[in-house]
Amino acid sequence: MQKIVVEGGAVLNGEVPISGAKNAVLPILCATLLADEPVEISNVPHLHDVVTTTKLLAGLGAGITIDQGTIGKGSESGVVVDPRAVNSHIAPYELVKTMRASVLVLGPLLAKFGDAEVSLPGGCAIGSRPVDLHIKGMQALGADVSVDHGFIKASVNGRLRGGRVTFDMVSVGATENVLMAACLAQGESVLENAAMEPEIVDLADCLIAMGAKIEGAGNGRIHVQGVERLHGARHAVLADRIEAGTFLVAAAMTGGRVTLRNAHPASMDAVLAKLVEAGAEVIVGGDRITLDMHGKRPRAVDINTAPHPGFPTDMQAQFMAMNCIAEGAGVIRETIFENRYMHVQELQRLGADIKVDGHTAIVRGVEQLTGAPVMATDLRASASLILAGLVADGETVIDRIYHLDRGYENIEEKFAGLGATIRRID
Ligand SMILES: CC(=O)N[C@H]1[C@@H](OP(=O)(O)OP(=O)(O)OC[C@H]2O[C@@H](n3ccc(=O)[nH]c3=O)[C@H](O)[C@@H]2O)O[C@H](CO)[C@@H](O)[C@@H]1O
Ligand SMILES: C=C(OP(=O)(O)O)C(=O)O
Repeated sequence: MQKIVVEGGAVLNGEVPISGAKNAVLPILCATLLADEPVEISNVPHLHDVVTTTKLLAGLGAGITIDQGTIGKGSESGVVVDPRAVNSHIAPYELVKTMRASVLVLGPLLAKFGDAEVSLPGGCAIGSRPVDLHIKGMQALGADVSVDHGFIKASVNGRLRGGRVTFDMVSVGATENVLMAACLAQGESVLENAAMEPEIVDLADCLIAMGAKIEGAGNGRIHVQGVERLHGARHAVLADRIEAGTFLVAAAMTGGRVTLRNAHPASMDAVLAKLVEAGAEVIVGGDRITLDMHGKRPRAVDINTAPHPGFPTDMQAQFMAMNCIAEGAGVIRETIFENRYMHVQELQRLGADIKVDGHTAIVRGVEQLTGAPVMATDLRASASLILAGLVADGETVIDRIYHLDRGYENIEEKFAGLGATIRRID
């Protein structure tokens, strides 16, 4: 199994390109199923989750063309999905279990073909993550849905019909699934208490380019006027705000100066504000963000995770790593996932002072962490261990890094380009 080895002590300096967002490209790839023609997606990050999604689409019968020459090398990386030959409506357990976002084929398959069978994704390290809101949403659009032998089985006689869907709680995935389904439903749908994440806006932009009639994406209420068919389109995926935030935290922790290219600062207000609170100078211009720490140690910050525009849960572990070496103490409250403190034990192996009480973690900064062997437990936990390793004394060896490859493109090359001593070993 591969591991990442980080030698602490380097001050990060330089420029790093930001890739397309995992959480935007996955729903967009699923949305291509709704079209009657090929859809061309660019700025596709080279991630394990993207490979899984293309396998899933290919298994349904879609034609997939990957621009092998350029994928992973920046804005020219592309995937074309041709949904015309789709002949299976079943998303099997073998793929869904490795990537929860697979459940996002439910809405498109149901709306386009009238039936879908999608394996239940099951829980994962960060929480139980049920899909009841996805199911209720499909039912509100007129689908018959049952859960049988671990599969969600959904069908509709003819087309889905538009309806009012009020989500009990804010869910990114349920909003995306229902939004996609509503695009081909008969009549108008209104999604209330919808998630407002930038990735929802990016998905809506892609659907609109395919001919969908959507208003209000990015707000809590989204209106969709269903259309009979969607056509082919071209869409460039939004920049990854979580990858961007991870590099900025790395710069802050090491006292360095890092400039992000191809970033999307407008989607990062909560994270940028916390970095300024931690003592960083943050300069934003166009698609570039520069963070300069001027060699200082960061100050600890308090964090409450919340749906967008609140502080993203996907940045919680990285800010915890920063608080571990910051001046003072910070209180972190994780409100989205019930078990998203798996990184705490591993950070403690490096000498971090963290006390967890339920959903709250109190982190007291220490002068120096010490390198140690640690284990990645989920995607962002893995990132937090790299960050801690960058400032620890000596070598940190991170095991189970397959989590990292789900969501970060060329992470060790990008960190090495900023001056980090980091390598992948078998
Ligand atoms: C691929 C993708 O975009 N993943 C992101 C997405 O995950 P995902 O879409 O799975 O997250 P949700 O927004 O749906 O989950 C938020 C909360 O709602 C709960 N819930 C959700 C659906 C449901 O039917 N019932 C229910 O109770 C979840 O268990 C969780 O506690 O948003 C999360 C919250 O910003 C991010 O951490 C993930 O990176
Ligand atoms: C939790 C995450 O992703 P997913 O929903 O794909 O598991 C994440 O990106 O941090």
